[in-house]
Amino acid sequence: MSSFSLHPLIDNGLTKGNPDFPGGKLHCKCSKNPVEVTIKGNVAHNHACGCSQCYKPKGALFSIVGVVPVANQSVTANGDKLEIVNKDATILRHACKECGVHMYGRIEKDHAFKGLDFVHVELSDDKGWQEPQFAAFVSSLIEQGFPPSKMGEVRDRLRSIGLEPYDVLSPTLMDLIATHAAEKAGKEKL
Ligand SMILES: N[C@@H](CCC(=O)N[C@@H](CSCO)C(=O)NCC(=O)O)C(=O)O
Ligand SMILES: [Zn+2]
Ligand SMILES: [Zn+2]
Repeated sequence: MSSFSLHPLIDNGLTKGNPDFPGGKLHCKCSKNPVEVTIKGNVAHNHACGCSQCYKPKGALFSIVGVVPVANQSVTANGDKLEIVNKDATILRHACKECGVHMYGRIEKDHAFKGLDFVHVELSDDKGWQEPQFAAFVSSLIEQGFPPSKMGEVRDRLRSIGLEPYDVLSPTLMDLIATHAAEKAGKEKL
């Protein structure tokens, strides 16, 4: 038995998603008037994120966060309870003022991921969401007070459930960010 929880969705291994999943609803944790977000289709690039800014359930080391096209996401109930957590962040995380859960994160500035919203599928009772594909920002746990001496155990556990640990994003996503930077700088393709 490990002394830490990665995240309740993955502590007992990954549950494979359904490639034909039509979408579903997310709810915040308020028992009265919960915020509801409706998502068309599945999430993509779903991952465990160890960074300090993504929403993590109490006691979990990681967030589970994936992206959907902005056009596929809509707030369908109690949107008046949402507020932006940090207006200076790249990802503007819209959280419920009452329970603190992050319902979606949006990028408004010029960025490789502009046009995508960041969402947490654990907030849904629907089954079939894409399973996490990798673990990102793993070393960021240390910035939040996690002992460096236990990082080997964290990375071993991630690998044992099939999540490759990275200290930034996965190579695919880092390549997208770099491609965007190259285009902005007007670089010719080699
Ligand atoms: N060490 C920092 C890293 C934070 C960070 O850069 N997080 C990424 C990933 S979030 C989802 O994968 C990011 O893109 N952040 C932009 C933002 O959060 O607005 C830390 O731990 O805070
Ligand atoms: Zn709430
Ligand atoms: Zn994050």
